[in-house]
Amino acid sequence: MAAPTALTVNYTRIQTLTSYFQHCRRSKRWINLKTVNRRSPFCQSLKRHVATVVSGTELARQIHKEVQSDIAKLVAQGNRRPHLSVILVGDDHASHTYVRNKTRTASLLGMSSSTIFRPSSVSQEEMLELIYKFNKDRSISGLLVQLPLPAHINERAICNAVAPEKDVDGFHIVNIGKLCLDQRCMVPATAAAVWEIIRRTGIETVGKNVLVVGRSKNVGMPIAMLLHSDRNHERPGGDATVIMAHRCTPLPRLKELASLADVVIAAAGVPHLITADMVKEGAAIIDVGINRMQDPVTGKLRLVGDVDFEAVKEKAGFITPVPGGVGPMTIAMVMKNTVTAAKNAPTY
Ligand SMILES: Nc1nc(=O)c2c([nH]1)NC[C@@H]1CN(c3ccc(C(=O)N[C@@H](CCC(=O)O)C(=O)O)cc3)C=[N+]21
Ligand SMILES: [Mg+2]
Repeated sequence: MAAPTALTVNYTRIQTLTSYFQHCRRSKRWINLKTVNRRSPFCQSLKRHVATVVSGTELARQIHKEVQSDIAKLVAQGNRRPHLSVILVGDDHASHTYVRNKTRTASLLGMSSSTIFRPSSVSQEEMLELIYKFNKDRSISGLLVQLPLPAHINERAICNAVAPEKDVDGFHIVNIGKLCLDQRCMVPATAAAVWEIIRRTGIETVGKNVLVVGRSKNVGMPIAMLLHSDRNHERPGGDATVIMAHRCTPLPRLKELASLADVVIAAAGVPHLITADMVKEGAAIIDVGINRMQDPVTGKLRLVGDVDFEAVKEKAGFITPVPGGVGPMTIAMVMKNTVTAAKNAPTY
């Protein structure tokens, strides 16, 4: 039988000396940190319980209330009611679901909205003309073109056609540039959603290790941009040590990086990529993945994230579910961006 192992400090629960003293005071026992037997009752009591499941639906409700009262105030002051216009191309089922979610939420919050449908055969020229018309229309506060677009349309050209001050997606090159320079801008909704989940849950980022898995321009990149940047800049950042992993990161390396991370943001679009063996005990796990998979038992399509939720929940400190995590918060942040656009709109 192996000799009792000397344990310095179990950092999963006891993260600071202060919390060690608090623990000792509560449990009315003091221990020599250098000589604890791993099998002692004290160590048993250090075992973590399952993660706090962070409800994006609940947090979104909070933001809805704030946005709703902002809208009511704007209108009471005699301003135009904020209006969100969405351009939806083609008949992708998921895109239709997301757009319906956005317009339904808009009306719940007292915002008006409209969706312009075009077939996937629409020309880029027609798209651009629509956008120019909406840019000039003073009754429209926010305008977004649902992505992805058909292959014959240049997405970059479309995103750059939207007036930056109406660009509630934050996809215009000027808004992306400002984001990268830590200037105030329209922050892409998914990145803003992750930021708000972290802030409102009280997850610390300053000096922490954050691993962003996925480097898409609309999701991974802006999330990494927010979290690594300086908290004292015009657009405050998270002051974290951010590492980005992507499809070229070897799996053993991903595991190594994840085991060091205090916060993991999974945005790779790979079901169950993040498994329990990878994550550090007590880490915060934010699942941005939305993968539609056929349930082997019922045969129905089921929404799953990039995280093996059931297993990782047993080890993490915080975890967001899919559905009901980042998704509803993304919608809430589009609403918030639209009200911001309405507030900044000229009043003439
Ligand atoms: N121009 C543009 N802006 C976007 O913001 C944008 C986009 N294009 N293209 C696609 C992605 C994805 N996205 C989501 C929004 C809501 C949910 C959402 O509501 N999810 C629910 C489940 C919804 C369901 O059942 O499918 C949830 O996670 O609980 C998910 C994903 C916005 N996007
Ligand atoms: Mg979700």
